[in-house]
Amino acid sequence: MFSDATAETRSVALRAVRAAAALCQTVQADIDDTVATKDDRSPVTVADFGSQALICRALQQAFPDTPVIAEEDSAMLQTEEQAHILEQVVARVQAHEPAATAESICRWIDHGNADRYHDRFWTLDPIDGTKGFVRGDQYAIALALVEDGVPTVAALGCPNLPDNLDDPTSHGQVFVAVRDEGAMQFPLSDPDADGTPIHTRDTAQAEEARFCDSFVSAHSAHDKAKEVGDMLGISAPPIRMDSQAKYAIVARGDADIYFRLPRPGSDYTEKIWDHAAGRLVVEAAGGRVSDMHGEPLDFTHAPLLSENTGVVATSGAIHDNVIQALADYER
Ligand SMILES: Nc1ncnc2c1ncn2[C@@H]1O[C@H](COP(=O)(O)O)[C@@H](OP(=O)(O)O)[C@H]1O
Ligand SMILES: [Mg+2]
Ligand SMILES: [Mg+2]
Ligand SMILES: [Mg+2]
Repeated sequence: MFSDATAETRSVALRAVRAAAALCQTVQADIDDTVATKDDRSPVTVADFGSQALICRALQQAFPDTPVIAEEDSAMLQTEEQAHILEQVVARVQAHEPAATAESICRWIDHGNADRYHDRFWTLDPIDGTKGFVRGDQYAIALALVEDGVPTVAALGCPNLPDNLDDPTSHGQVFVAVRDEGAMQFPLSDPDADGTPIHTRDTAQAEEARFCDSFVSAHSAHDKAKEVGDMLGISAPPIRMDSQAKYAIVARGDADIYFRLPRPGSDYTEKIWDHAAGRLVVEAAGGRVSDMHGEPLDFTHAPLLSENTGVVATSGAIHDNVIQALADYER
């Protein structure tokens, strides 16, 4: 399905995300005492730092000249107060990179601290949905290559996502997408397994849609999504889920719409790493992604999506209807 042009990029990204997912799974199995609080009061864990260290290390080795814009940095790890977190990060990363030291790990993490737009860069969320991760729910490892402002290659690991939402027993997928070429899912449990192509649902009538939004109500206006869903005639209850796993379930047809609508009075600006990989996975699978006004997501103001308000992803054919309903709602 994928052309040879992106073979090395895809394989480095896929391998790095698989290693990071394995690290996250071992930390999540034993989550106590691995969580710290950032200056903005949001949680960060040993696994966020470990995942960023492993992926940035792999990217730096394979593509030394391509900047990386990632969520975390090593500053708080280097404080005395968080020495116990650094110690655990070192132990977790050494399981994958035996020669790693505290110094090299902090350097790898900070390889992800390019802070402005470039014509070609990687963007990484080492754990998206940290609150879900800590709760034992959904989270994602989200990596995308952005070229000329558009995501072109993505690897999105979803270690807790069931293969089938109605059967939570088997889970763990990594989604790989290439712009204009398609999207596939690979089981995380078997690195040798072939991928399966994924497609959005061919829902033509909005009332048949299922929509998803954030589990955390502070991240997205639940009541607004529900009311717009009502206007569209949607009767199915919303799927509330953490992380870019929401993009993945739209991409493979478990849901038709992902609403991320700002709460009234919110001055939060969305970050590129929360959307770059997910957007590409949905678009390559046949869906559409825009902000809530129908404008394309603009990654040229990295690290912020400062030109956009909210995000809407859909299975495709219903996108214009959904954007129209949002405009009618706002009126
Ligand atoms: N007030 C807010 N509004 C919208 N998104 C927010 C927010 N505060 C934090 N976030 C973002 O919401 C992401 C999680 O999204 P979701 O609710 O879909 O799981 C967080 O990613 P991290 O968990 O990587 O920090 C964070 O970037
Ligand atoms: Mg995030
Ligand atoms: Mg994160
Ligand atoms: Mg965070």
